[in-house]
Amino acid sequence: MFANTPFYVRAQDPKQRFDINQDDSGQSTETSEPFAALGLATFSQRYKGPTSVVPGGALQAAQAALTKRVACPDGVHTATNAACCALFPILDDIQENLFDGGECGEEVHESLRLTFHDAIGFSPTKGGGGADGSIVTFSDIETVFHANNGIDDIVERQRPFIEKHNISAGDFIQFAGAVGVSNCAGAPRLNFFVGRPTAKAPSPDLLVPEPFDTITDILARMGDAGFSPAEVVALLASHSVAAADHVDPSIPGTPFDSTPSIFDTQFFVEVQLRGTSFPGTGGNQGEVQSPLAGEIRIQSDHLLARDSRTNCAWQSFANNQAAMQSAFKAAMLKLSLLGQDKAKMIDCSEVIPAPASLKAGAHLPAGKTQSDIEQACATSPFPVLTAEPGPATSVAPVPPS
Ligand code: HEM
Ligand SMILES: [Ca+2]
Ligand SMILES: [Ca+2]
Ligand SMILES: [Mn+2]
Repeated sequence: MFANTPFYVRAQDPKQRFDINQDDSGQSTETSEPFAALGLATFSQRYKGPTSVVPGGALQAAQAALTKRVACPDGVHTATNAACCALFPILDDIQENLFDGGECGEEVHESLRLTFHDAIGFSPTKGGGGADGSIVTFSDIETVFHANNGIDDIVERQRPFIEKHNISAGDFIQFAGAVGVSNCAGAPRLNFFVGRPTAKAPSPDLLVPEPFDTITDILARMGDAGFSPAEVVALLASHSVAAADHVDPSIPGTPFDSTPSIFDTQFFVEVQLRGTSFPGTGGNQGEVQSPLAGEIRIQSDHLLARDSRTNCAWQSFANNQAAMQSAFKAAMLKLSLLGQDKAKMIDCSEVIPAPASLKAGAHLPAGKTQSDIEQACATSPFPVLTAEPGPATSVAPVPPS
């Protein structure tokens, strides 16, 4: 009905000040985002109150003045700040040529991991510039750190895009992570701020946590960078779209949960299941037994799900997609700004696409029962889940790029 006709959908409740704007290319954007800030899905899906639909032409000038939007030089997009316009061609380029046309596959997983490995190189006492792109700029130094094993692949995949577009390495890494995650159904729409200067120095070694570190060490390291134990657990929602190539090098691409291309809560469920076997050789540093054929579990995830400092936060996400989304979104924003001065940056979150949402909640993998859950949180029971029907779940590897 409204295709290719500019229009706005506006909440009638004056306290709900947001609009959906469809421009004449048929592209919809939402301005202001009280719901997105809560990690909920889009306005149109969440807002239940009355709305008015207003044709674009008449209101466009008033709307532009109200939201201070500028027209981008491409003649297609508008933005709250002209600095965001430059991101649209980068978005199109990486969706097509880095993420295989918008998949949630290997390059997205690696790009998300890279946001962490660049940003966590930050310590108030030991130095490091945080989310500054140092892992690309000083790749000869940082990619040889033990904890960065395998990160050189995505660093070199991203480098030509950074060189081609006028964007700093620090901005590109966080932008690619946020765009990449938007390809994973169930993900929150992450924020993106632009304006990270080029890194001045490499990160010191030993700031990136290892899967064989103790929980005390991991929480201390993450705490040094500014994260609470609950925020550490929230960040680990990333392992719902993840696979390991190097923990057991005989089986590259082995996922951490049964749904590595979906940003669901299965990771928090499946890590709580009793481990029964190794997917490959076993005996690898930082690996413990997993509950499913073809699935890998790292020791740090296993222990975080069971440690009294983190197990209730872990369990709280097991069947609560909205809570996981909102906590992950907030923690990722913090991660993406480590070492940076937010006041000097520009909020271009509107450029990040809205991920598809999920209908179904969490389940037990086929072949498992509630008694396979190793309940750890002392103050509340694990959510009751039903098992998928069919033969015992076996997880397929994530294909290489
Ligand atoms: C306690 C902290 C963490 C530890 C010990 C840890 C450890 C690991 C390990 C060992 C791997 C497998 C790498 C490989 O063999 O290819 C991995 C993969 C991954 N990690 Fe983490 N991680 C942590 C936190 C995070 C955080 C905070 C994020 C993002 C915000 C993240 C995102 C990822 C992703 C997306 C992958 C999958 C990469 C791929 O599939 O290629 N991790 N992590
Ligand atoms: Ca860095
Ligand atoms: Ca998943
Ligand atoms: Mn990988």
